[in-house]
Amino acid sequence: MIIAVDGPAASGKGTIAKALARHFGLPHLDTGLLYRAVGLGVLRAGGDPASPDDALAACHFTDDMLDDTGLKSEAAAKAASQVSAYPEVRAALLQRQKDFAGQPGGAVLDGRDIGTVIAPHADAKLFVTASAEVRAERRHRELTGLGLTVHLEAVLHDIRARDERDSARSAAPLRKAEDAALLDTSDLGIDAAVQRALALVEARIRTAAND
Ligand SMILES: Nc1ncnc2c1ncn2[C@@H]1O[C@H](COP(=O)(O)OP(=O)(O)OP(=O)(O)O)[C@@H](O)[C@H]1O
Ligand SMILES: Nc1ccn([C@@H]2O[C@H](COP(=O)(O)O)[C@@H](O)[C@H]2O)c(=O)n1
Repeated sequence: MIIAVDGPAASGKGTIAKALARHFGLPHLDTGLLYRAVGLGVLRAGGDPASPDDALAACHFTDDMLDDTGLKSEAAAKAASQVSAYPEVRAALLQRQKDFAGQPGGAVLDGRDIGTVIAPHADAKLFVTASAEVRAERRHRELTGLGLTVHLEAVLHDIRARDERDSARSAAPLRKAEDAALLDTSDLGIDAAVQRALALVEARIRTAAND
């Protein structure tokens, strides 16, 4: 079974994807980490995320890069959203994601284009969202909890800028797949959001079984 979970920054899609993976005993891939690894790689090499050549050169990273704590930073997030607009970067990361989705038994993937590009035939698709203000508060709490000094207004500004860049780009923009179930978590705590996601996935699977 393949489950696709998409949505904007800090909407809670990763939390939900992990919980679904645990529930169904499936492997999980946070595809945002791949783009963050490219963005951070560019910054660390002294390159410019606005340069497609610098971005492409950073696409060949090893798996240990995905555990780098620097990936959590807002600098990595911003660079990720810049490099992810280049079709050549998306092409370089495509097969790795498709292979993960296609492994025997299936998988849960979260990102921006899982339901539209990476796994258009996924068994269940969710589009997880929340208001920008709620998402900024959650991300701010997360980053301060990690010991980072960040201002709520700056986090909200970055989230809005990222939403705009991710939605406006021509290569695999952030959008809800037509057959995805919408889940707005603005007024839901983590447990309630996960229960709702589980109910939506189970309903989708039941419907497919009866078709
Ligand atoms: N429903 C919720 N209520 C309150 N906090 C939440 C909820 N869902 C997630 N969180 C918290 O919000 C933060 C962001 O959640 P998460 O990492 O799952 O979002 P994301 O959409 O995967 O983010 P990213 O865009 O970085 O991939 C985390 O600290 C998480 O614990
Ligand atoms: N499938 C994806 C996943 C991510 N991106 C880009 O990476 C940025 C960081 O992603 P997070 O999920 O960690 O927030 C994001 O803003 C996107 O620009 C993507 O393009 N496709």
